[in-house]
Amino acid sequence: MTLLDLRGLSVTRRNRPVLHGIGLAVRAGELVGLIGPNGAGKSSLMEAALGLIPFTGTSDLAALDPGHRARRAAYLPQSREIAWPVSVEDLVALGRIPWPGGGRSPADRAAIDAAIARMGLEGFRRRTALRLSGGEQARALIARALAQQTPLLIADEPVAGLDPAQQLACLRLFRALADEGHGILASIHDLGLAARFCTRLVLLAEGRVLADGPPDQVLQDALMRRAFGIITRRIDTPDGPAILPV
Ligand SMILES: Nc1ncnc2c1ncn2[C@@H]1O[C@H](COP(=O)(O)OP(=O)(O)OP(=O)(O)O)[C@@H](O)[C@H]1O
Repeated sequence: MTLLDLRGLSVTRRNRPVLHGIGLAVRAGELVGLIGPNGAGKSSLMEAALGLIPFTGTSDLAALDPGHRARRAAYLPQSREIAWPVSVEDLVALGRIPWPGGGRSPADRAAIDAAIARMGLEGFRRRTALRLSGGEQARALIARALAQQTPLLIADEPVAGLDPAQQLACLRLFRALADEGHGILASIHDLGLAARFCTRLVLLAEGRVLADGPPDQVLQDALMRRAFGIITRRIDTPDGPAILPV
């Protein structure tokens, strides 16, 4: 089942074209890693797909009315802003706004508890979210997105600011969600983590899709040189490949 379908999607920001005719689909069961250099247009692509910024072309998600959209896709923005001094539990409960129940129905409680447990935040639930460390706040915001219980998750650099163990835990969780039938589009700068956990990679450079396919196919030397201007070394380990920029 296709959960996101972008066709000919173009974005102009401050009179400068930043995305050029992007075609991209995310299906149930896929963890799609969006990789590419700084400024390639990854965040713009996600924002346009969600209908948060103007674009030309089509996004089936952006075409939905806001209620349907919020029940189709949860979004973890790159900026980890928490506006009010709410508890972690109340922050996570905000993910239930699109659903009937107002955050207080048994289904809401179950979704909130499950999201808190999946992000290992049980010990933080009564803490004020603004007074957590940056990485703990990031995990609380991921939990908010999980509580939304949408088929699609769009996550902009979800592992930024997380320690190595939490990065692994987060991507393991995302892969488990994909294996359970969710579709996930996540931008990610760590090519090794992208190679290990993603079912598919989309390489974006200068606002265009340079490659879209299985990680091995996308992480080729020539494409890495072209997109990032780097040479990479691949080390195969029993836990999957490690990709080192050298
Ligand atoms: N609010 C904005 N107004 C004007 N231009 C913007 C805005 N946000 C981003 N841009 C420009 O759009 C281009 C794409 O930026 P975008 O944030 O989508 O890239 P990115 O691939 O997500 O980068 P990064 O890896 O650094 O997060 C960049 O040239 C950037 O300067």
